[in-house]
Amino acid sequence: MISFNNVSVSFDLPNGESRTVVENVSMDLDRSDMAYLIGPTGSGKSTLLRLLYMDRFPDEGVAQIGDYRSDLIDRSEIPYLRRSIGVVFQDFQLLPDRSAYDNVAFALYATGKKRSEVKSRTMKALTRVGLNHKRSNFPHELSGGEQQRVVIARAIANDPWVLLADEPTGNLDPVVADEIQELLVSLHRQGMTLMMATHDYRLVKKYPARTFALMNRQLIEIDPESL
Ligand SMILES: Nc1ncnc2c1ncn2[C@@H]1O[C@H](COP(=O)(O)OP(=O)(O)OP(=O)(O)O)[C@@H](O)[C@H]1O
Repeated sequence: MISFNNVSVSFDLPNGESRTVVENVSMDLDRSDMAYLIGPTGSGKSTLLRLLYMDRFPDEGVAQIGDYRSDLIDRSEIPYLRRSIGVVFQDFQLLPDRSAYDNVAFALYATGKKRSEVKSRTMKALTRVGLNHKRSNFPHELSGGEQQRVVIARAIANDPWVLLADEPTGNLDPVVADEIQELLVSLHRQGMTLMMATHDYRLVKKYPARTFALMNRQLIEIDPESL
């Protein structure tokens, strides 16, 4: 379960004023949902995702992901929260001097897993994204779509119940974007809750799901067919 309950977020500007990005927004996602977050550049899509992995806290209201609530969480719990969810960003953020395998394994070692478990989870995650055969390749030897598959493998290696994705297809051409979207949809069908920020209305129409639009500081659920 994911929810925003009357959430407002403002940022302080260098001139001493503050800018409200979202104001009193609310939404609820069920465990079985897939949802898009759409809106113009600067409307606050990344900010809402950041509230969910608690990289930032609401000024008003409550953000909740699973059992973790922004108003009740202790700072020491945040690493556990982040281990329970998967996160994918637009810029690939792969370690350039590590193979695809090591990029995924590295994230698992960081959570304190044993070598044998790291190996089995890494192989499973790379297989799920269709990239096990390229596990020894370095990022520069992989296409943009393949690099994004490694990022997704890294995000799902810990078997999270939910995947948060911020413009996961943003740097990819339409054919490759479709392939990545099909992978995300298949992960959702296999049981993962999916919440994804995107600019790409073409993808939203082609792979329809619950759609929330951010505009003028408000969040409303819309019919993806209306885009
Ligand atoms: N740490 C920060 N300090 C000040 N302003 C910020 C900060 N983070 C975000 N903002 C501002 O908040 C607004 C919303 O940013 P956000 O990145 O959430 O938008 P977005 O919808 O994800 O945009 P894009 O589609 O371009 O990624 C923007 O005007 C941005 O400049």
